[in-house]
Amino acid sequence: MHESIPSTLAPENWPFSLELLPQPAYMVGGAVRDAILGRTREYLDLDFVIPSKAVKVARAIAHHYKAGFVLLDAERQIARVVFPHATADFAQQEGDSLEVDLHRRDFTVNAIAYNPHTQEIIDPLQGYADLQQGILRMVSPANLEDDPLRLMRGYRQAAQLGFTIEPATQAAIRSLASHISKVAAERVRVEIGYLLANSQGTRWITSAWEDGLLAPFFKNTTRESLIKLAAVDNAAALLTQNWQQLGAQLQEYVRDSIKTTWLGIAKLACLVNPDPELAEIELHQLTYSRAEIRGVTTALKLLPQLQVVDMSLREQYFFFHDADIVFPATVVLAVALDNLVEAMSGDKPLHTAVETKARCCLIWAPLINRYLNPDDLVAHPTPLVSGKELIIALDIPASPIIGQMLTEIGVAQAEGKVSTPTEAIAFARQLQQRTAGK
Ligand SMILES: Nc1ccn([C@@H]2O[C@H](COP(=O)(O)OP(=O)(O)OP(=O)(O)O)[C@@H](O)[C@H]2O)c(=O)n1
Repeated sequence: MHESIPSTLAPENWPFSLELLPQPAYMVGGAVRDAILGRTREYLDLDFVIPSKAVKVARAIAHHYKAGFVLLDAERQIARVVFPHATADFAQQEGDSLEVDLHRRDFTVNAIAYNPHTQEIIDPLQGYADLQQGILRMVSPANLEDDPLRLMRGYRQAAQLGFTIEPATQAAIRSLASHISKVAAERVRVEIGYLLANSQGTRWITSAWEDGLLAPFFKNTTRESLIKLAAVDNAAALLTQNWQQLGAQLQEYVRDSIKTTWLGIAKLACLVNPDPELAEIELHQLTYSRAEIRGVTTALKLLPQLQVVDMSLREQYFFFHDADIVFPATVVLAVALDNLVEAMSGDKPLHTAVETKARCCLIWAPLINRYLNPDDLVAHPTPLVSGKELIIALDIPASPIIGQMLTEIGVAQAEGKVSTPTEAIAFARQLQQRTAGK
């Protein structure tokens, strides 16, 4: 018996009217699971199972609300209706009954149905009891094998729900691990993305690697990569404690359309080949976007520069120019790896939190403070003159030399040698004379 039906399942909270759903129709999947858990979903995505004509129902609802309609799978009769702030998927029931359909799903907690017409919970696999205990239990090993992405979904959902994986389920996952290589890289990447974004993700990525799920995709991930991953989590916490704004930037998405945060980029950099060129090939094969690949490779390329204690202003100027928006990811990686390199290079223990904090202040604080100060001319130079102005003032033709002069003016400005447009032009003139004299 289930104590009460959570109000979040109520049709009043749906983006469409219950009257448009035929009888019977069932709500299933993550929305039911999360409602029972009292877990709020960032984005409302509802899944319905309908015994027949699921696509027709979806089309009618989309038409009624002038919402978007996407036919996801014509053969299996699955369609999506896209509302401004929610989506609803309608799928034809698999098999002869709802019970058969539920028995074909991945985990018991995802195999609970809710009949909105009768307000009844249908739970043939005792998913409700597993939800109460925080356990992810497979429906069957055969179901995991049917769609091997489910192997990875287990770790991702355990992280997101704060659950444990029931031992027999984990053993089955381990023995079926080789099947993961049949899954399209893109689907695996999405699951890894959720794990990298989750505060419990590192623990579960580690389990997934130990259980053989990562190797076919992340060929360069080793035990050391996972230690680095944990170090990045710690470094992010330390940096956030001292520079809230930097912490907030680490949580920002690389782009609005790409749901990977800068912290995720730093973590991804731990899992791939540390050579930026090889990492690029690897990430490309894993179907990462250009922005994500650029983030990871930039961080890896610039990392050695952040390990130098005394960077000249000139070096800092070029560093900030190259790092640009990848600075937060690069610095969190540098803090994390510095801690590890020291630890791995001798019998020294890991730095204590206090020592790391002290090193942070010495090596990176000046750079972080510059980066966070929008008026800092080293990190955020504001051009004193444009290329066009130089061409006119020096009476020279457009050529790559103009770009070089602008860069040198920027460096001179960072070093405090020039601070007005007139001084900048005079400085450029000197450069011109020096070059002509050679
Ligand atoms: N590979 C998959 C994907 C999905 N499902 C089933 O389809 C439901 C809906 O899938 P999806 O929307 O992808 O995931 P959710 O479980 O809803 O969870 P989340 O929103 O957290 O991804 C799942 O609950 C599960 O019952 C499955 O059995 N196997």
